[in-house]
Amino acid sequence: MSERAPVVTIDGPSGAGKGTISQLLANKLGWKLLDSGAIYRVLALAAIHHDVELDNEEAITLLAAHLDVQFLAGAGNEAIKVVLEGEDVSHAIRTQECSDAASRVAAFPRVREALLRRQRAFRVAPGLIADGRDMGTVVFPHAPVKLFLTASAEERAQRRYNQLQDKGFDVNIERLLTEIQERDHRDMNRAVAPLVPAEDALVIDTTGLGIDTVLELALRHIVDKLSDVSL
Ligand SMILES: Nc1ncnc2c1ncn2[C@@H]1O[C@H](COP(=O)(O)OP(=O)(O)O)[C@@H](O)[C@H]1O
Ligand SMILES: Nc1ccn([C@@H]2O[C@H](COP(=O)(O)OP(=O)(O)O)[C@@H](O)[C@H]2O)c(=O)n1
Repeated sequence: MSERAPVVTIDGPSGAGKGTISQLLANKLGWKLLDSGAIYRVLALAAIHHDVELDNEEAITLLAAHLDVQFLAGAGNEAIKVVLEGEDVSHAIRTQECSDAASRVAAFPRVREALLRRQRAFRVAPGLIADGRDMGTVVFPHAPVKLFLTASAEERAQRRYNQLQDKGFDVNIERLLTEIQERDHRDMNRAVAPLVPAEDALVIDTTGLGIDTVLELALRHIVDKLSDVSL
């Protein structure tokens, strides 16, 4: 049953709007949500907490295999709570340090392999919205609907700046832009599961598009592809 649950994959670079659109789609369709980036972020945080060197692939892979993380659904539209070893780390995983560390540990092939099953287990009826970098290419290559969101690096940095400021983080726009560009470069050029649109993905450049417009385009594509989804 769960093997047949439909998956909509949403990949793309940082700040493209994946998380926002994924959450809205999951709410609208009543489907489960996988924030795969949060798994890499939690892994990076666990490494920092346990003093594991971020360049030690073997130790990070071991940590990945035993990662004690829970994603607790909030009530109604409340955000999902991320719990690492019993501690609520929803806020802590969003720092710039953690974003950078996440993309470093995510470059290790064995780490990615160790996290595959955990991600695929999110596929349950009535359906899954999977947000990440390799959802449509590696984790769910047979997903019936694939989207790839992107936007100019400048616009993505500005969005992230506004978002982090709203959350009370002390941020610098130039540093943010540099970090986003470095992370894009690392994510796009790694040997395994690089950030690239799946061949059968609909690519949406969201530069200058509002969230409502992107949501509308995404929904239209889903309805076109899945005959049993109507809105
Ligand atoms: N199309 C858009 N136009 C303007 N702001 C957007 C758009 N999409 C997302 N945002 C905002 O940009 C920030 C980053 O979006 P997010 O969904 O977290 O991106 P991603 O998951 O791709 O990194 C959020 O504050 C979100 O509200
Ligand atoms: N499926 C995924 C998701 C994230 N990641 C890595 O995890 C990092 C953080 O992902 P994220 O989706 O939380 O990042 P943002 O788009 O929110 O900035 C990315 O820069 C990637 O290096 C990945 O390699 N594969």
